[in-house]
Amino acid sequence: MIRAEGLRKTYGDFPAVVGSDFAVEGGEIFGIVGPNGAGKTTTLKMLSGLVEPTDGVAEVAGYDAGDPEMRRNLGFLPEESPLYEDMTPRSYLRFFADLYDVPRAEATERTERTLDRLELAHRERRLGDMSKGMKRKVAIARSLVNDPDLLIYDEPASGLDPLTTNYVLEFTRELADRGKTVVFSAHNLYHVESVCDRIVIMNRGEIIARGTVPEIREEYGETTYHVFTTVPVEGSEPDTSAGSATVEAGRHRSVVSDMAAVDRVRERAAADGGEVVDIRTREQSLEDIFLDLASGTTPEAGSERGRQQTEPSADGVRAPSGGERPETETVQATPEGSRTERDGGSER
Ligand SMILES: Nc1ncnc2c1ncn2[C@@H]1O[C@H](COP(=O)(O)OP(=O)(O)OP(=O)(O)O)[C@@H](O)[C@H]1O
Repeated sequence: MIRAEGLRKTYGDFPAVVGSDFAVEGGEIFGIVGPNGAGKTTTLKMLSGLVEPTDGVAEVAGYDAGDPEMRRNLGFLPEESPLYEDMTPRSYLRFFADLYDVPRAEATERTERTLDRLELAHRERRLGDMSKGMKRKVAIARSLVNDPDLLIYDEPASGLDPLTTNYVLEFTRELADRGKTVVFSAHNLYHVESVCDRIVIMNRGEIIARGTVPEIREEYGETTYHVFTTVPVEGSEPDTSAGSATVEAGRHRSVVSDMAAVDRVRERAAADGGEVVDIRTREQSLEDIFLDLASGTTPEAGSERGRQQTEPSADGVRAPSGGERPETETVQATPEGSRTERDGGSER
C-alpha cells in the first residue's frame, strides 16, 4: 500500500527526515514512534502529500503521495485538529462529505454509523462546547467521511484520558479489521504495542529500529535472570524486597544474563551452605528499549545493526541495577518447578 524509499526532508539546512525506507502492507496498522522532533509528523505529511519530500520516493497505492487520486482515498488526522467551533458534529461532517462529493444520503448514513461506533453523544452540540475527547472523535469521524482505504493519523490519542485513548485505539484496530490501512504516530509505546502490527522507531530524523514489537524486543531487548539465594555470592546484593509480607528476609539477589551463569550462582551458593530459592526472568519493557535506543545507549542503535549485551563479569554475574524497571513477563523457576506469569510490569 505504501512505499517509502530514501525519503528525506530538509527545512533549510535542517534535516528533519534523513532518508527513510519502509513499506506498509494493505490492512496493516503501522506505527511511527519517536520522541519530540524525531520526524514523525514530517514523515506522515510526506506520505499524505502535504509536504514535498526533498528527496526520495513516497508512493501510495501506486500513486505518488499527493496525487489527487491518492488524496481522494486518504483520511488524514493532523496532530492538532481545530474544528469549526460554531458547527455541530453533524453539520461539520456533512460539510466535509460535501467537499468530497459524497451523496447526501450516503454521507448521513456513514456519518451516523461512525458516530455511533465512536459513541459520540450530543451530536447537535456546538463543537466549541465539546470536550477534547469528543472533538478528537469528531476529527476521526471527519477522516472517514470519504470512506478512504488509507488512514494517516498523527498522534490520534494525544492528550486524551486513558478511557478515551483506549477507545480511539480499539477503534483504530477495528478500522484495520475492516480492511483499512492505518499509519499512525505515537509517543506512548504502550499504545503502539497494543495496536500496531509493525513499528519503526525514529530519532533525529532517522529510523533506528523496525519490526514487529516481539522482533524489536528480541533484537534490542535484554533478558536478565534474577537469582535469589539464601547466602550472599560474589556480585549479589541484599534483596530489597526481602522482609516484606510475602518475601523471606535475608535473601540475596544476583543478576545474570544466561542460564550457565544461573548454574554458577547455584553452585557457589551451595558451596557456602546456601541454596537458590527463586529465579525470575525479566524482559526489558518496550518503553525501556525505546528510551535506550533514543538516547543512544543501545550500541549500534543508529545503524539498526542490532544490540550488544551489557557486558557481564567473567562469570556472567552483573551487579543488579539500582532502579527496578517495569517488565512485561516474569518467569519464575523455583527449585520445586517453574511457572510463567504475565505481571503487567512489576516484580513479584
Ligand atoms: N516547517 C518547518 N520548518 C522548519 N523546521 C521544521 C518544520 N517542521 C518541522 N520542523 C523541524 O523538523 C523536526 C522534526 O519535526 P516533526 O514535527 O516531524 O517531529 P515529530 O517527531 O512529529 O515531533 P513531535 O512528536 O514533537 O510532534 C523538528 O526539529 C522540527 O522543529
